[in-house]
Amino acid sequence: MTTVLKLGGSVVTEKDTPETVDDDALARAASAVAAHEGDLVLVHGGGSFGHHAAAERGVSTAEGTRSAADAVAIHDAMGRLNGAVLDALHAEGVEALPVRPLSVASRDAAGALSLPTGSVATMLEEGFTPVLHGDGVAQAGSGVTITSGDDLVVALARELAVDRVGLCSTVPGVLDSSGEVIDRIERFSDVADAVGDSDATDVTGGMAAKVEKLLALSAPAHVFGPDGLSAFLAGESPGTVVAGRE
Ligand SMILES: Nc1ncnc2c1ncn2[C@@H]1O[C@H](COP(=O)(O)OP(=O)(O)OP(=O)(O)O)[C@@H](O)[C@H]1O
Ligand SMILES: C=C(C)CCOP(=O)(O)O
Repeated sequence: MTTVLKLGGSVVTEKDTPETVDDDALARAASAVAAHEGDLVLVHGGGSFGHHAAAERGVSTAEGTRSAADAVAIHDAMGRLNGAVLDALHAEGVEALPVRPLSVASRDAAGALSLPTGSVATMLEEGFTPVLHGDGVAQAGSGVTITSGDDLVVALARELAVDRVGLCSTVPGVLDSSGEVIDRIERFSDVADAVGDSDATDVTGGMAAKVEKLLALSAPAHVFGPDGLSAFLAGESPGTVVAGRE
């Protein structure tokens, strides 16, 4: 049983204060991950590390940079957060290893992501927990643009034999226009009026972009908050199920 789990940057950082880890939230998430049995691929988002670094330099999913210094600055900010995530996982006894997209992933001119997954698959076979993160990635015709952790989740779910997909964000699920958690989403048009961008600095699009990407997956995906993380890892369905295409 292989699970792909994204820990939202909004969960593991203080998203409004540049380069600030939410140590307590990260430690709780690491402890929930440590209790999981089965193969797990982790992805984390940018939170107050990647999004601030990218926004300061005018780089987003649509606007690239041709400055190596800018791309490396964004990548380094994500490296600092990745280091904090790995430290928290190691403290809980999780044998976590970094997999850093800038060096291996690419996008074509239309934005389609290629992510070689040989290292991830072999790490899993050898008993490690790979930890990827949203990053700057070279894109044909645009220099380096931002690839969200959400896109990495989708690529991993397509390339590996993944049974479960989870996105842990700060919200308890996808909320309807009255603020209630929606149980199940089958079509984007069902929620188009309710979902929007992130409240915080975010160059990759918030909840609307997440729902659109997850609907394209063949497997169902779960969107939940930190209180739902242990339940998700135990095989339950907290928050919102975004139905796959089958
Ligand atoms: N209908 C909705 N339901 C839930 N959240 C919504 C909705 N519309 C907009 N949002 C926003 O989307 C945010 C979640 O997206 P965001 O990209 O910030 O999360 P994340 O993946 O946890 O963080 P990061 O992008 O840093 O990894 C919520 O915090 C909220 O501000
Ligand atoms: C901003 C950067 C570098 C990564 C964004 O990843 P996300 O938070 O998963 O959307």
